[in-house]
Amino acid sequence: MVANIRYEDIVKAPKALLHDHLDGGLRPATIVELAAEVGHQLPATDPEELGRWFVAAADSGSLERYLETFAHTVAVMQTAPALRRVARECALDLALDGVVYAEVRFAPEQHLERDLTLDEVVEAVLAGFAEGSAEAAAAGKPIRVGTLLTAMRHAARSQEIAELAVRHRDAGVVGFDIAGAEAGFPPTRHLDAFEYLQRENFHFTIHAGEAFGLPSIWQAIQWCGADRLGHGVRIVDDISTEGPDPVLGRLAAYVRDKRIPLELCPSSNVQTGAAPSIIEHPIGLLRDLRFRVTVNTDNRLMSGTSMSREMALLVDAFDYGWAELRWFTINAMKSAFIPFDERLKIIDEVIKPAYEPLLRD
Ligand SMILES: O=c1[nH]cnc2c1ncn2[C@H]1C[C@H](O)[C@@H](CO)O1
Ligand SMILES: [Zn+2]
Repeated sequence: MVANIRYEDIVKAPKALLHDHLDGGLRPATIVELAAEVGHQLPATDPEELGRWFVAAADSGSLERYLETFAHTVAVMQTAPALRRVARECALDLALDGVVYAEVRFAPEQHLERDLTLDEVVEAVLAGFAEGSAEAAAAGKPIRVGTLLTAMRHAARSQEIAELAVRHRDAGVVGFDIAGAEAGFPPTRHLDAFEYLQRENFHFTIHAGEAFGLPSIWQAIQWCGADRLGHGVRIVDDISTEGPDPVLGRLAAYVRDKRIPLELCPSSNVQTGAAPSIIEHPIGLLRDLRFRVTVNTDNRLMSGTSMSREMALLVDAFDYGWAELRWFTINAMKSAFIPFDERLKIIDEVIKPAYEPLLRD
């Protein structure tokens, strides 16, 4: 699969992940078990077949249809034990893939179909991440997992979710996000929540510039004050490549000048139609222009992917080597929502020492 780098070495190398959805990363076998417990009807009950179903169903070229597949994961995440289980497995799966730092997001408002309160939902997930991280560390694969709470952009609970995030900030919630269908639901609908978070000195990212273009990115940054862009891939619409050198428009220049991190998710973008293929993905141009590019999984289940696989796809498509993989990893770590000294410690004590021998080879 990979020309100049072995896949198992990518798995071993430390990686940092900023954009991964908890409800987009369940193990198919877990979905089958949990669905049987609650009587939820699945499109397939054989785990392998179910895994293939998710990838195929999400492969539609439309974000709206991609999002429909989440009905089957959200349906089995409605009790504290189920939430705890999927969070534990998420931490373990990421750690086994060599991810040393991850920010995992989910929307608490989607897990209230039974009798849980918003706070109970968050507590169950945090307990699962703590459990999975402890097990991973014991197995020699330490990982730090930070939680982001997402509000759904078509709904009207963002202020409540923002307050929920701040309430749990000292227990592992490190940021806030909005997600869901982008077209027709601009981020400015949630301005109150973003202004509240700013007054609380809290961090947030916004899904913007995925299914909808520059106006969404502009609002996310200049109206809402987003620290990072979830995807943000459409920023290329503000870069002209017609002449001998690329020319940046004012918004693209602002994003680059301010070092605003782009949480790029290559496979997910191909599935939703935001990019035509991996090889044509704007990540190549954005990296060449030295935007603050990070590589992410988005939804491991729907894309049949992992952090190592996303890196390997880029190695293949763009002929990247360890220097680029290290750059993506350090970019992500610099852009994390945990405190500066903790970010630096992971860069200096985990990432740099591990990449040093790889760069020498
Ligand atoms: O790539 C995405 N764009 C917009 N919304 C998304 C994406 N991936 C997942 N979501 C939605 C579906 C999930 O149920 C929700 C919370 O994780 O976030
Ligand atoms: Zn996403």
